[in-house]
Amino acid sequence: MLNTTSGLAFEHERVVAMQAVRDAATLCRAVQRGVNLQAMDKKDRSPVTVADFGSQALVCRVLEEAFPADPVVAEEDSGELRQPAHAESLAKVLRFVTEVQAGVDQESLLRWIDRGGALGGARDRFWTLDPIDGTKGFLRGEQYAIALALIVEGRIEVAAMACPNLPTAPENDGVAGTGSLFVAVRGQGAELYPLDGDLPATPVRVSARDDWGLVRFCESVESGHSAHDWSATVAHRLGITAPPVRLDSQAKYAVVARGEADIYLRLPTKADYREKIWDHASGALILAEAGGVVTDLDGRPLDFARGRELSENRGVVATNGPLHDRVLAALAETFRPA
Ligand SMILES: Nc1ncnc2c1ncn2[C@@H]1O[C@H](COP(=O)(O)OS(=O)(=O)O)[C@@H](OP(=O)(O)O)[C@H]1O
Ligand SMILES: [Mg+2]
Ligand SMILES: [Mg+2]
Ligand SMILES: [Mg+2]
Repeated sequence: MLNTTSGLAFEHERVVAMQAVRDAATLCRAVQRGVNLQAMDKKDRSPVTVADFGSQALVCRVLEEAFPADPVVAEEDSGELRQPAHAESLAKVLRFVTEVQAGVDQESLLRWIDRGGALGGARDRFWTLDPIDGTKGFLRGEQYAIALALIVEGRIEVAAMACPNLPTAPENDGVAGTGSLFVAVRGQGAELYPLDGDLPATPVRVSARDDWGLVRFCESVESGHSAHDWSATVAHRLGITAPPVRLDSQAKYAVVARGEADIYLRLPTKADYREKIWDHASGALILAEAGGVVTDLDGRPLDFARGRELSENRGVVATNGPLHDRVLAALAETFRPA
């Protein structure tokens, strides 16, 4: 996988992944600006929008062109969009995709979306994609991410994550066009590019914070995705006094990776819920390459070789590193899941 020009492993994959999530971010922003946002409900009653479908189509298109043999494990499929009742939504997806990629026809669009139906597992190599992670955040106009990762024999090797509403620096908060693009390759560190323009990257590094009175932790906005009452109990036990920072999507991994927060807790609200690989792969490599540590609640590494879900793990604990073992110990002492 060595690139003969730069000598860096997975260089072509890194560049392609960045282009793919940038295209998708362009579409997501256009949807957010251009339409009265409405969600469709999926079979599990979770929301999906024209931007989720359009983003998945564009990323799968770029991957198909660059790596036609690589399977993709992605969140969405075209089933609902093909229903006559959703013809209007399909037309909208096609319109937004065409704004980024001219000359697309409906059949290609649906085929690209369905390239995401691979099963994953321990096989050689595949990509995993969340076309919009934090759809509820996207609908609220808050944080969301386009999260893409390459997994080879169960190991995450490359990650690219666009966070269109996350400023590259806190002083840009609320300023339009200041989104972030996080990129990591295993063994090469994590970097942050401005999502817009072609400015150079800056290195991403976790905090060294280990004073519990100063520690900040983050968690989901949605209490159905992570148990807020339990995280408050654990935080209290650890001596954390700052209230939790609640933000949507894998942007949580990114804010820990760049030292803005020190802990990300995801505590199961249902005993039988299994995390999806696309909700974690990209963020987990970015944090690990920034010097952080990611495990499940029991201290086990996340196992990305089990298929579409992290079937051998429960919950997620992600930290800057120095805090990790104490957080796991506090969870072991207090957390009694539903
Ligand atoms: N019960 C339950 N437990 C844990 N996680 C769940 C659950 N249900 C859904 N999901 C997944 O949560 C993803 C959204 O991530 P976050 O919770 O971090 O963001 S948010 O606060 O909900 O916006 C969300 O990803 P997207 O669908 O891509 O938005 C879901 O895959
Ligand atoms: Mg979803
Ligand atoms: Mg998701
Ligand atoms: Mg999603």
